[in-house]
Amino acid sequence: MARIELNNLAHQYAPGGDYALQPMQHVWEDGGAYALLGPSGCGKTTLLNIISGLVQPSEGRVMFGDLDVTTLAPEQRNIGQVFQFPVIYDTMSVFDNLAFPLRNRKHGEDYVERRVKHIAGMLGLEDVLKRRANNLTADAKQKISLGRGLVREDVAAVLFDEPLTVIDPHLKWQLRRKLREVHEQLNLTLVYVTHDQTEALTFADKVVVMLAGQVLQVGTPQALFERPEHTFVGYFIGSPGMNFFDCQVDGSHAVVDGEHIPVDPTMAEAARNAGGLLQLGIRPGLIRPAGADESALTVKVDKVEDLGDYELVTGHLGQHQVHVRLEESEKIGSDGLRVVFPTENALLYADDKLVG
Ligand SMILES: Nc1ncnc2c1ncn2[C@@H]1O[C@H](COP(=O)(O)OP(=O)(O)OP(=O)(O)O)[C@@H](O)[C@H]1O
Repeated sequence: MARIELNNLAHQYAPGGDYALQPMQHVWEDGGAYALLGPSGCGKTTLLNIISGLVQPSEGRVMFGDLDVTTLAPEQRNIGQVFQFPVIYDTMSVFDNLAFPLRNRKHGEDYVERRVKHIAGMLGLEDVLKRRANNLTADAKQKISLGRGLVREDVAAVLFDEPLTVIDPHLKWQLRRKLREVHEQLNLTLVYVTHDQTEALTFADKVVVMLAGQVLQVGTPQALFERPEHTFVGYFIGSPGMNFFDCQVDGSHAVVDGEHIPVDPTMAEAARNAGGLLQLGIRPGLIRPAGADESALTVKVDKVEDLGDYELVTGHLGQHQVHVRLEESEKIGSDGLRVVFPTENALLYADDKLVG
């Protein structure tokens, strides 16, 4: 295993063309479980293929520990890789498929047997080890692919490119949990590419959020939720995403459509200094109903959806659409819903970047 460092990395597929990856500096710590999350076309696969050696970056270096691997071929890099669709040998047994990467590295048969059984046990493949792979379901075949990616102990990292795409929805959840357990047991560096926030947030210790070839934020699921450093992170993570309101800042208040909303004074000062397009951001679940005697904002309610544990209110605050998560909808009065934006939950953004 190794710490993987991307030094001033950038990539253009054609010289002079658009950057598929904007210049970046990034470290994948040894033994970390990372998710690479972003919408289609943001550069996730390009970044993964640069780490594995399938693509050579047009700029910058890739370091595995102290070793510069930028120009090394994939087979010289010690990487396990699992793709969207199963990559297995149909005519071989499940055992031989799992053993293949180990026999390739000339490991003795005692070790191969022990290791294959260990991995098969973790993935629930022990009962089919003797079966030919071609007779198995798509789910089982993808489990074999996962096993082949995880079977070697000496890899620098294992890279997963949307590995659960072909998996039946009810099994997806189970396999995500399984991969987390595998990570805890094997202590490998794992990088998991997905455009699905639930997959990213349940799998990873740290999530790397990308947009248009740029890394916008690297953080724990909690940090991405509580302090999105970019409006896109706030909008992309959470269901629904964060509310954003164009605003001005007056003293220690954000002014939204003439309403004065108290914000953290240090943040207000930073926003005034930053200038540009200012926005106030707050999560739907962090807005709270106002007490009877409290000064409040009034949300005009358009729709209330019962989502089991909570109710989701969609409404308007002045010109702006707003979502509020409510425990009890009886708080909605005839004029609308009276709410407070707690100061500690109201964040300010200047030109899409968190200030302060
Ligand atoms: N071989 C290629 N040649 C030219 N451009 C490419 C090539 N592969 C990807 N691109 C472009 O690079 C950008 C990033 O693509 P990439 O596949 O890395 O994104 P992604 O986030 O993995 O998307 P998806 O989730 O759809 O797989 C896109 O604009 C894409 O069109």
